[in-house]
Amino acid sequence: MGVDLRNISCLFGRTPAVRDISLRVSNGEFLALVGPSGAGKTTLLRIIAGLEPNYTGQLSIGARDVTRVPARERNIGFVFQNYALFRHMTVAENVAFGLRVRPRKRRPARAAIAARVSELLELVQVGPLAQRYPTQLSGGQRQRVALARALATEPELLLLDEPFGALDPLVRKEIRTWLRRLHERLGLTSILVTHDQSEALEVADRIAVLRDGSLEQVDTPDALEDRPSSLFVHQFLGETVGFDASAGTDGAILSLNGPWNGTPARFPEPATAPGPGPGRRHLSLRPWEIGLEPTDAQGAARVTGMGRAGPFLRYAVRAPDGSHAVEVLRPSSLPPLPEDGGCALDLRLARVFAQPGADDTGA
Ligand SMILES: Nc1ncnc2c1ncn2[C@@H]1O[C@H](COP(=O)(O)OP(=O)(O)OP(=O)(O)O)[C@@H](O)[C@H]1O
Repeated sequence: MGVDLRNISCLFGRTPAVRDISLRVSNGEFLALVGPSGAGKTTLLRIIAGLEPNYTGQLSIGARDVTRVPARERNIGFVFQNYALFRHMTVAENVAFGLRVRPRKRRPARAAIAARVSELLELVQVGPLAQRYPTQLSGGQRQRVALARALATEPELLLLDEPFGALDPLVRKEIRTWLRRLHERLGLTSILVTHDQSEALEVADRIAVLRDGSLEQVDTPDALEDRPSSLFVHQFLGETVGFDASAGTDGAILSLNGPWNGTPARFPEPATAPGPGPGRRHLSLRPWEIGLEPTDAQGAARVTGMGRAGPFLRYAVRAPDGSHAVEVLRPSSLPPLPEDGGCALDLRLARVFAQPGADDTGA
């Protein structure tokens, strides 16, 4: 089922936790909600779940307006990081719980519940563990059981709040790939809150970036990477290297400013600049997007250190006046640059932003 949020706001006392968010999640879509701590991700998820009554705006799930519909009537499955399983119940009893507590009229027969439970346990690959208690499971197994429990009532929408936060990185990577496949197989609509940008980029169809309760940008992972709407989004989604620069009247970048002033460099085409006209700009790149070209030119940057970083060589590159250095990753298949040699910067892949103000310096 799709979800339609219209002008959703939520105040805690005088503090706005969510500010006027409008967003459509399509049927079958996997959306990730990301943003710094306190950005409003959990509050927004709780609003959709019906666990946060104190909000304004309109919320529909499928064709139904659920703005004032209580949580238990929204037919949503939740998995939270700390949504512990019932310790005194076996795995099978935990998964059956949501069906057993239904009013008699809507409760399936005992045999039907048992069949559904074993089907779900197979689905999440913990079939042989049905008679164990939660304390006898690993963290990854517990989260799979939590997911089976959330799916037992055949929800139209699956909400996940940091479901893998407590798992170690390897298990986490495996379980998220598995979750994505499950999402597709069951034709679910899923919304995932995560602190882990790489998790969001890997599993989600689209990512909504929240900042101070507002929606900063919502887009596909590729579009967010290629065309971030702000420096904040670019910095939030990965490591960046930044340079201040000046643009001429046609918007073309003319030179670097500050300690890098005078460094020979190549710049992006004016088309990528934010609007025509002269002014101060900020160029932002991933460390592996910066090209380094050896040069004897006056005022060039200098390579001052080198080390291995996986398939890359990591170079420390110092500004001509020696006051600033940046780290650049270069494929180790390219000929190595001489230490203490001069180099020109190829910055053609930079995203170009208006110079950040005091409140826009990023993640
Ligand atoms: N019950 C509450 N009472 C008062 N303030 C709250 C309450 N719940 C959340 N807040 C505040 O609302 C804002 C958003 O919180 P929320 O938990 O939604 O952020 P988040 O993006 O999920 O953060 P995190 O990544 O740290 O979990 C924060 O400033 C938080 O302190």
